[in-house]
Amino acid sequence: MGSVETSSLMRDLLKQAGGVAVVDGGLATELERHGADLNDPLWSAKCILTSPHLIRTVHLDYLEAGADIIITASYQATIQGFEAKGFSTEESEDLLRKSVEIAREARDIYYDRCTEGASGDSGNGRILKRRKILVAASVGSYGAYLADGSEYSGDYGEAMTLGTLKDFHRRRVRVLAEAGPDLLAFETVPNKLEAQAYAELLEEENMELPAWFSFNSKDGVNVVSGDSLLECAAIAESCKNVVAVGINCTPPRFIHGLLTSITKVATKPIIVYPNSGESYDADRKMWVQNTGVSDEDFVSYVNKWCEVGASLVGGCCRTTPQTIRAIYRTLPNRSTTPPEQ
Ligand code: MET
Ligand SMILES: [Zn+2]
Repeated sequence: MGSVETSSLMRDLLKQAGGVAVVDGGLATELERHGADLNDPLWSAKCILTSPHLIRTVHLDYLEAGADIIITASYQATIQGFEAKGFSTEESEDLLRKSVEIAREARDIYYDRCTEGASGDSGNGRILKRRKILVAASVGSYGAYLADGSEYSGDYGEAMTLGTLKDFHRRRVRVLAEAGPDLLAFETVPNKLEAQAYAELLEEENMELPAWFSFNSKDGVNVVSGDSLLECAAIAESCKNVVAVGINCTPPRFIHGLLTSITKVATKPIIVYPNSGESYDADRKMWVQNTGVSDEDFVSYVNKWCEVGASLVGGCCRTTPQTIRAIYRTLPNRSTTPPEQ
């Protein structure tokens, strides 16, 4: 697949969606809401081992809420993390592949449901519209693997190098890519060094799979490490694999300003999937309830984000299928777009 085909993946998706495609919502926090205990260094990756059926259910819930893209449970799944739990390299790689398989299975089941059921918006609010659905293989940052909250500080210490980060991600990215996703989602990228590492890795490995780079911010100006968002977005913009660049896991109130700034350097489609705005207590490893915005408030921002250039919109931590359904419904073109056969 060359770069022409790479960009047509996104172009076709956006065209089908009537201009704005819907990304799914929080996966890990939704697994928790269903009772999964993620208090483990593997976090949501633990469910690949213990409850694949639950991951599949959550993917399906998001598809039925209108998501055009589902993101795999591999955010915190790394070969190093699984090995630390006693798995062999081969077993660890199988677990990575499994995250992609689960999402692909969910998509197949969804397509079956579209064929069996009435198409369109069935009475109970389930959206059963046959449409092109993409599986994005999540690649969480090195900080996410550390599971010490450093994906929200972006501080990997002075000793961290580009080479170390590339080596950390190299085999993982290759295994995920070969498991058959439609694209790679480099999510919650906390600093410039890691963005650079991903871009160089994709280039060095001659990877042909499309990817998106999505950064997070806690001040509404820079990425969480304090690095310039413009410099980070420029790295994404110049990487040939990258088909979308944007922001995730960031409070909704910061998004408008961040998007405006990304448009200064990005010509590629812009993706945004904020968290619920609740604050995270890193010491207690818990989200502080009711500190965020309601689904109604979240959704009231969506069309404004699109006006400033977002063309892929979804949710991150603590958003739910309900948030995604509300996003789908608020997009002017969705209810009228004929389903693609
Ligand atoms: C900390 S951001 C987590 C992103 C990941 N895709 C999830 O929803 O679980
Ligand atoms: Zn998140």
